Amino acid sequence: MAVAEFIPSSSSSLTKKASFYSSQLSYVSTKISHQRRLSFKPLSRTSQICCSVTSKEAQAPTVGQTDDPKKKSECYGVFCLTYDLKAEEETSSWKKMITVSVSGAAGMIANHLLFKLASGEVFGPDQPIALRLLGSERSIQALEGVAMELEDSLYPLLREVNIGIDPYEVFQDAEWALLIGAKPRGPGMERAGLLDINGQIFAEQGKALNAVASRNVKVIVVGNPCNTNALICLKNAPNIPAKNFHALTRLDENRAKCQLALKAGVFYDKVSNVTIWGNHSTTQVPDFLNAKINGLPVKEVIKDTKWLEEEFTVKVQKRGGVLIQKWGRSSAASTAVSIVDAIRSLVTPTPEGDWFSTGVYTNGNPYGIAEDIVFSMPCRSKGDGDYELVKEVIFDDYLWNRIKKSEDELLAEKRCVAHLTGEGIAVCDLPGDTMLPGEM
Ligand SMILES: NC(=O)C1=CN([C@@H]2O[C@H](COP(=O)(O)OP(=O)(O)OC[C@H]3O[C@@H](n4cnc5c(N)ncnc54)[C@H](OP(=O)(O)O)[C@@H]3O)[C@@H](O)[C@H]2O)C=CC1
Ligand SMILES: O=C([O-])CC(=O)C(=O)O
Repeated sequence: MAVAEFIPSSSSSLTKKASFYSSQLSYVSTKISHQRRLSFKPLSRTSQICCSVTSKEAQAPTVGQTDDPKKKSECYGVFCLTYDLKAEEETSSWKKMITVSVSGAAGMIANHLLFKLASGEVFGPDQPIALRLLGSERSIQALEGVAMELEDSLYPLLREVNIGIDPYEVFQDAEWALLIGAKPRGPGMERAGLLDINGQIFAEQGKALNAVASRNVKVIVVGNPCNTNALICLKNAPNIPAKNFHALTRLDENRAKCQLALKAGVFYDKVSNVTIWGNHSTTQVPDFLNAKINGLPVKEVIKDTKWLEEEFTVKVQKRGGVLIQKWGRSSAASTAVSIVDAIRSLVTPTPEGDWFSTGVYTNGNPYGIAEDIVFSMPCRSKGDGDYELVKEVIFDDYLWNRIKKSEDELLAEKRCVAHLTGEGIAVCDLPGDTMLPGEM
């Protein structure tokens, strides 16, 4: 694997784009050499926000024409124009642009998510954003369609869109990497097979992030099996703090809140302190012991313990599968909403007394969960992109036994991908009764 030489991202990423995109208006890419060092001539940070070095304001983008179609990801269409943000009164107070890379960008979830990112509802109304979209040879046409829809949406905060199929290009300077693309499990495919195929994708993407992303990039892995994919990704990115990698379990938390609200007959904003423990699979543990409704322990509001232990737990674990039966495809809109929730939970302070769930690296956890896996646990954030694990949670036998079952599953998944985490020869002894939420 070729590895790019890392150039610290302290200088403005805007300045870097100047030479990077000098052959503008082409957009198709495949693998290129990652060994070249890009040199960037500093520009005034206030002078250009977009990606072309030569200003082509009046020139229509020539989509599909490129000197070298196998070259690199490029700015797309209207996003190749240059702007002077400081000259526009309404934008002069905006923050420095952030770069968000999204894989699986032509897929269903991304089709909801990208428009939320571009609208400002995720990072705020004064946060300009650059979107870098990763597709594949399979999806490059579709990705172009997505970029066209982004153009036509006229989002003021969306200042740059790039599309490409090389993660070493698309993850360049990423401050957020939302890793959605993964092969869905097909009929007759073993779970071990899925772990291997998708694991390869996340090993490659981990290496790419390690080489070219911001050193403090926050990574949210959505593609399944997301916990183990996140573990593979972080193991392949040793120069990025392991703490920065998340596996998305926020959809499960939202599903659990909805079911508790329904049973208690309250609106779902009255449900708080819900933890999903463990794997994003049918071994996940929606925690009703620590959860609250109107500030009271759930068990004081819902006295039906049999419902909580049996129906509620299974409902949340299998919600994804029931939805697939009805809708014919896996949750996409609600998953996108939960990705927004997951990001917002990291960039805004957690409400006093509450917490949120996210799958994170277990090293140093205060609960006694096995180290060196990615496990969903309760977290709080000051809103700086970082988080701390919540200490004031209680366990009973029911909760702890289920947590252990999910832990066993993740340890088995980890053994199954040892060849992708640099830990030797893979041994696959996955428990037969565990599945993704979408499997029935
Ligand atoms: N964690 C969670 O809560 C949830 C996770 N998910 C997971 O998110 C992922 C994406 O879901 P969704 O957007 O609906 O799926 P889609 O099928 O709509 O898109 C998935 C994308 O994955 C990419 N992909 C990467 N490798 C392959 C491959 N080998 N074969 C086929 N496609 C591949 C494809 O893009 P390209 O060709 O550009 O690479 C495709 O566009 C899935 O893994 C799903 O299980 C879904 C719901 C909830
Ligand atoms: O299993 C799937 O692909 C879908 C999924 O993760 C969910 O709905 O939670």
